[in-house]
Amino acid sequence: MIAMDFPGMSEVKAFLEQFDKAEQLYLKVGMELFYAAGPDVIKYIKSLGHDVFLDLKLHDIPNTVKSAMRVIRHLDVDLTNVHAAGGVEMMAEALDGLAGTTKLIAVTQLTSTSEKQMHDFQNIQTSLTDSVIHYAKKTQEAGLAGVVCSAQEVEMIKAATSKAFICLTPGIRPIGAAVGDQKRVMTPAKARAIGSDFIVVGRPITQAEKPNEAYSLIKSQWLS
Ligand SMILES: O=c1ccn([C@@H]2O[C@H](COP(=O)(O)O)[C@@H](O)[C@H]2O)c(=O)[nH]1
Repeated sequence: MIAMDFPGMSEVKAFLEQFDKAEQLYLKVGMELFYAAGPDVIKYIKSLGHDVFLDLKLHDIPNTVKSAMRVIRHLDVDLTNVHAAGGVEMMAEALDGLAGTTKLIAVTQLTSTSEKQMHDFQNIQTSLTDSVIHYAKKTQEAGLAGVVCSAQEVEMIKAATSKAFICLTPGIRPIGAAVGDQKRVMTPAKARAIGSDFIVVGRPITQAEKPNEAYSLIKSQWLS
């Protein structure tokens, strides 16, 4: 998946024009783009035949999240998410709001979080891996299809849940790429070998001189 972290529709159009029209993409629309361009950007991307992961990471009281999901279910997205930290009731209500129209997954610990940050800021005094596995099990209990996690945790999550439980992994960096704010990273090839179901790549593609070439290279590393 390509993280479409752009400020508006015109940047999306300019970016997608660089790709072969026949290439079907899986595009992640996050907060920046959705707050700027709204449902129109989803309609546009879907009109080109691409798949959409709407990455809004909802986290609120169960009733509010359910109501938001009732709106999202009409957007024709293929996948969306909440924060597992919102709780099992919130996740179950989110699922209910989607009424089976869209796959739902939950964020465990953001890939920009280190174990030290988790200890100091969230005051969770387990290992980061234990925290991620805890959230993954709670997500499964709530009936969701999988989690957002680092590729570093995929094997342990699948062992604790099931092989079919989706592990979608941002924090992917080809060898030599700038890590930026990501803390728990992995290369595309290693993420595939370890069992990630989807990798999400943003800046290494969107900020590349030739994004379509960067995408093709990462895709070939993922498929190798
Ligand atoms: O734990 C998470 C959850 C979501 N993301 C999102 O993925 C992309 C990653 O972009 P890069 O430029 O490849 O770092 C971005 O949209 C995040 O919001 C994440 O990184 N980690």
